[in-house]
Amino acid sequence: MTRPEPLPLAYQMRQADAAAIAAGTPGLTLMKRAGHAVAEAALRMAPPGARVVVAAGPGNNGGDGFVAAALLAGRDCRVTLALLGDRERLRGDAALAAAEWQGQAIPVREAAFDEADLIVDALFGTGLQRDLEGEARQAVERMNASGRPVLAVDLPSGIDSDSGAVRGAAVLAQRTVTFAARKPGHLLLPGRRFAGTVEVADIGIDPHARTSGVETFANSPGLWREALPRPGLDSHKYDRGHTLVLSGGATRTGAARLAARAALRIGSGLVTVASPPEALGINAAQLTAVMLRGCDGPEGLYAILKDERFNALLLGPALGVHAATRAMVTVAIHARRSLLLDADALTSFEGLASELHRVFHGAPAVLTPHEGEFARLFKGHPDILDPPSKLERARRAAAYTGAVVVLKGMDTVIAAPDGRAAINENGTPYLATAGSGDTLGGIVAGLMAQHMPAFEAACAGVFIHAAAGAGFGPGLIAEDLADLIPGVLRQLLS
Ligand SMILES: Nc1ncnc2c1ncn2[C@@H]1O[C@H](COP(=O)(O)OP(=O)(O)O)[C@@H](O)[C@H]1O
Ligand SMILES: [K+]
Repeated sequence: MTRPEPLPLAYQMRQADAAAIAAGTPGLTLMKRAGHAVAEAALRMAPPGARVVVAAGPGNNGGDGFVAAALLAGRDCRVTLALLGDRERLRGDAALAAAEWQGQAIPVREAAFDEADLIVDALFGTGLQRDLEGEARQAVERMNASGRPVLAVDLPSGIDSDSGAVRGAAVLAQRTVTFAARKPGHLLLPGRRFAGTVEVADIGIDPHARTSGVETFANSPGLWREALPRPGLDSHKYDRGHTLVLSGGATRTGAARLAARAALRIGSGLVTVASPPEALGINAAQLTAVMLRGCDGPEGLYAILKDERFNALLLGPALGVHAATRAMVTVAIHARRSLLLDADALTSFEGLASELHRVFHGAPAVLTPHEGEFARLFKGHPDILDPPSKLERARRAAAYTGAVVVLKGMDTVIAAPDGRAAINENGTPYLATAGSGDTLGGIVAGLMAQHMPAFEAACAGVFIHAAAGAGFGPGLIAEDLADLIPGVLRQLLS
């Protein structure tokens, strides 16, 4: 069984590093292992004899660079060590590593990056503190302008380890060798794009060995596979849940049907579309296994929910942005069922997020905004909207509302109110197509109907949706997605 993959924040990485040192491995030993992994990766990119320029910074990232430079020189590479800052000012393990480099260290501004077969970027790693400027920034810009292949040490210099943000400028690398574990900045945009292919080297640090802080994970099946619903031999369809999807008016019914079909495909035992009276005809003409009920506004929804068997609700796609949608959301919240709010259900609360403050605590709820919906919903809440990290924004929104927040995009972040968060990475730009989000909502609601906990359902739903889209590729339309679910499920459940 694959285990969840933790993505430590920079301060957690320092804790894990300190724990390894306290347990008896000297810091210099960790640095030598790191430099060794870098040298091995460099030799796979540029064979012995190659001209390698190692750009080393003033901290331990630079220390890794010195170790790699010495090893590469010993493997017949023609190595130039280009240092940012003064050699005499290196401290601690970095100073010890530099002492083992016999050659000279030229100032980084004199490095001939254009003439390198390979550039090793060891300027900054997890210790980056502020935007790059001056000589550091010029070095990064010259590396990028050279067009030569770059191997980044730990992180592309200029990428923030926790957020993936570019701090002023960042190195565009082909490959990155990181240590002990990937970091959020390797998965979040734009960091993911700058890092290229990421390789994790085990240097004897246990990424779990840390003492505090919330957990961040890569959204891989190890995180939720055990919680995926599997029907038992004697399962009744009602054991597998009954999902209710609210439909929009006569000209806005497709979104609900897309979601409903996805809920059925993911295994919800029954799925019903609740339709305004004027849209019953058009919905009836296009539904078969999915059932249909008339539902006239908030009162209609209240009446339907007297039937306790509807255990998961999906509100939002094409419902319309108005007070009636808000009223339906309120009815749904009070009904205490598993609840998924998307699209118009979120936009109807534009600037009114305070009405959703902590309302979901204690009941499973998932909000699935894209960035635009997120900005509208939390208008007037700079504490939630302003952090540059998508991870942090999703976390704060989840803590504020008490719901699991799925902040969508290429690097979808799923955050739970208790602080757990996952970053998705198996998507495809072909998912950026009308109705794709409606399908995602149906998948997650359908998983919750089958009693999967909200955070796991959201993580699994995002992964399955992305795998379905990525498996299809060019030409994907939202109508395809639901029917691609069984293939993905088959693999996950085998
Ligand atoms: N470039 C991309 N790469 C991967 N996934 C993407 C990309 N753009 C959008 N998606 C995914 O496609 C879905 C689109 O949802 P949404 O924006 O709500 O669209 P719609 O409202 O048309 O259904 C989301 O799951 C989102 O994460
Ligand atoms: K680096």
